[in-house]
Amino acid sequence: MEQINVVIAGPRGRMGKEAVELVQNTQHFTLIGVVDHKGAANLDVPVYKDIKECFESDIPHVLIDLTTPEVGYHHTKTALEYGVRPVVGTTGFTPDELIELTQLAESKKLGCIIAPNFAIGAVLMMKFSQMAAKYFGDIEIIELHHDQKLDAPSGTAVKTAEMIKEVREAKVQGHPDEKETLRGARGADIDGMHIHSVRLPGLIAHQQVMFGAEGQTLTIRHDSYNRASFMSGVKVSVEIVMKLDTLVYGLENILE
Ligand SMILES: NC(=O)C1=CN([C@@H]2O[C@H](COP(=O)(O)OP(=O)(O)OC[C@H]3O[C@@H](n4cnc5c(N)ncnc54)[C@H](OP(=O)(O)O)[C@@H]3O)[C@@H](O)[C@H]2O)C=CC1
Ligand SMILES: O=C(O)C1=N[C@H](C(=O)O)C[C@H](O)C1
Repeated sequence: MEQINVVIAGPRGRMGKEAVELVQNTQHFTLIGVVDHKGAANLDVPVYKDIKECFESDIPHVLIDLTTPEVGYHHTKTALEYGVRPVVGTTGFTPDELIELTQLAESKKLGCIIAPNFAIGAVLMMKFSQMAAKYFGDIEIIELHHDQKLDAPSGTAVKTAEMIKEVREAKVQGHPDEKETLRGARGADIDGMHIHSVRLPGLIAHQQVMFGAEGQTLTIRHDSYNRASFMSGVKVSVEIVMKLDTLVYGLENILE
């Protein structure tokens, strides 16, 4: 199996720590450095404070980014400019940023994977929700996360709504005269679907998609109870990104 050299951005974070462990424990992956803006990572590899400083010194095959929305976008763009394939778990990119990165990957003929959720169960939850949406047009997405999460709604919730939008006829849900007497009571709105974000200590990452029709409801739910649940998706993404020459947004597009 080919050896894949990896740099991880955000190695002290909740996800970054798991990713460091994954890369260090995978025989055909080699961790050649980390990007930590505070230079505080305590690891046996070079610690770079800046992504360009890293790429000027050593060019990995793959950058794994698990940082924050603005930083993740900057890192992904810089990686592509340096000929490095990004595997991005960071959520909160804008639609314009995704379009720009897609075009950049295309022009550089480089693989790039941006996955709002690396957990296989979450990918299935999104796919099953897309299937159900053909039959149930009234949908509420409830995502529940730990209270340190920066972006709301979650990347998974946005992706779920986008996948549902591909198959569901646009419709405004609820009563046509419905009014919020308290702002935000009905959550965010994507194409008439509502998204509700719950943040509580004790939670990790959870989502339920509720469908309603005359006399019945259907609920599809996924729960991540730890961050190891995301790592098999990170591993397969690092392997697959080496074979791609375009940007793929969402693991459902590469899993068979
Ligand atoms: N795709 C998926 O399956 C999953 C995606 N996520 C996403 O991954 C991202 C990270 O989540 P999580 O690990 O929980 O968050 P954390 O806050 O625990 O980790 C983010 C890390 O990035 C670091 N960081 C910030 N700026 C920089 C920078 N310029 N260079 C290098 N490192 C930087 C932070 O350091 P400091 O705090 O010192 O500033 C922190 O250690 C989020 O966007 C989250 O939504 C999370 C789980 C699963
Ligand atoms: O911040 C998190 O924790 C998570 N973020 C991702 C998202 O925004 O969907 C994936 C997962 O839900 C955990």
